[in-house]
Order: sequence, then C-alpha cells, then structure tokens
Amino acid sequence: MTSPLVASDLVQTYGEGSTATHALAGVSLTVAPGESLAIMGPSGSGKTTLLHCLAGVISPTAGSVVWRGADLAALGDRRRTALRRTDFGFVFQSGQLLPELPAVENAALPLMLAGTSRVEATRVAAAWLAHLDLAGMERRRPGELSGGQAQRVAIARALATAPGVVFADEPTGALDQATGADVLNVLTGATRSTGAALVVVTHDEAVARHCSRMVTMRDGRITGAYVHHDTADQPAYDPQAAR
Ligand SMILES: Nc1ncnc2c1ncn2[C@@H]1O[C@H](COP(=O)(O)OP(=O)(O)OP(=O)(O)O)[C@@H](O)[C@H]1O
Repeated sequence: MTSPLVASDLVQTYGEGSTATHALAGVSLTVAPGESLAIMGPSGSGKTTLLHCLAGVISPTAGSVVWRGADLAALGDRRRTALRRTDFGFVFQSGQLLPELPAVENAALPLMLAGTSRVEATRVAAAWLAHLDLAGMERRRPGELSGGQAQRVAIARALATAPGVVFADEPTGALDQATGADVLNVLTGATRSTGAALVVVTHDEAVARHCSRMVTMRDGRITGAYVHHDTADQPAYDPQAAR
C-alpha cells in the first residue's frame, strides 16, 4: 500500500423521512499505509456500515472514499467490483468459505476471479496456506477444519491477491479466546509482512489492543481516536489529537 485510504464526511442513511436510520452521520477517517485500525463501538453504532463504505461495498449517501486517486463511488459498479478484487481483501466472522471447495481452492478463488490462471492462483494460495501453518491441509474442505483453521484459510484468501487494505468484520467473533488471539496474531502479522493496512471492526478490546490505532463510534459518529503504544511504561492507548 503506497497511499492512504481517505474517507471524508461520510453519511449513510437507510430509509426515508421519519423512519430513516442515520447509520453514518459525518465520518472522516484516514487509513495510513501499513497501519492496523480497530473500529469499536456498541451494537448499531455504524461500524459495519463504515467498513462497507471504506471498502466500496456500498456507496455512501454523501461524502467520499478516495483510494489511489479515485473516488470509489464515482467509479461505477464494474470498476469498483474489479478494484475490490485486486486492491482489497476481506475476512468475516465465519461462513465465508465455500463448503464444497478444498482449502487451497477457497484461498485461490479471489485470484482466479481477478484473472490469474488456476495454476498460478493455486501456487500462491498454497504458499499462503503453508505460511499460515496449514501445510498438509490444502485438500480439506471447510467442514473438515477447526474454526481457527478455517479463519486462517480466510486470511490466506484475503492476502492472496496482495491487497493494499484488508477489511475484517469481527474476525474472531465465532472463536474462543485463545483461538481468537492466535487468529488475530496471524492476521496482524500477515498484513504487516506484506505492508497492507488492516481495518478491523470489533466489539472486543483484546482485538483492538492488537492494532496500532483505534477509533470508537457511537450513533454514526467517531467519538474517540487513540494510538497504541508498545512500551510497557505507557498506557495501551493515548487519545490522538488529530485523525
Ligand atoms: N441495510 C440496512 N437497511 C436498513 N438499516 C440498516 C441497514 N444496515 C444497517 N442498518 C442500520 O444502521 C445502523 C448501523 O448498523 P451497523 O450494522 O453499521 O452497526 P454496527 O455498529 O456494525 O452494529 P453491530 O455491532 O450490531 O454489528 C443500525 O441502526 C442498523 O439497524
């Protein structure tokens, strides 16, 4: 990732009139190259909506998300879909792998959708699986993997296209604490090793502590921004003056 992802004044409104929900009520945020950003907040505060706007999954009612010089909303559906495949990776809570495909084919799928040959996509996917300690499990189907192993396959899949940003929505939400911590180490380590930025939506402060920065949300707005310090003599998070 060589340039930041810049969101300005994002507004997302669902519905109209008196029944409208203002899921985002003016959010501005920059995701810097190589950083890991946690988005925290209570249920319904707009975290997933923000993630979807940042990743071009939905186009905001107002405001812009600029990536590599392009406003995602102005790209049009086809170019935006193509860009999502090549530039962004996604990890969800669970259930994202295709149950009928072996692990290596699941991990290779985004590369093939982006136009890479099956042979090359399989080679890259197998290398990622090995890197994430899944060597020997390439032919297993998702139903034959533990929850933590399945999330590693999902991480391999997200990273196989060498994305600039990986988006993760509650990636450890379906795992026990120890497995979740392990998956998170894998996710932050893998993104750091490739230079990709990581944006994680989470309810879990332990997840946020793995990230270099955190923003908190309430009622569709950012209510706090914090940077993480690794040194033992400082609080885990310091309020950040500017976002
Ligand atoms: N497609 C939709 N149609 C209508 N309202 C929606 C839609 N998606 C989200 N909302 C509403 O927008 C608000 C923000 O939802 P969002 O899912 O972004 O919150 P969240 O912080 O991710 O919540 P959770 O932690 O429970 O997943 C909520 O009031 C939700 O009901």
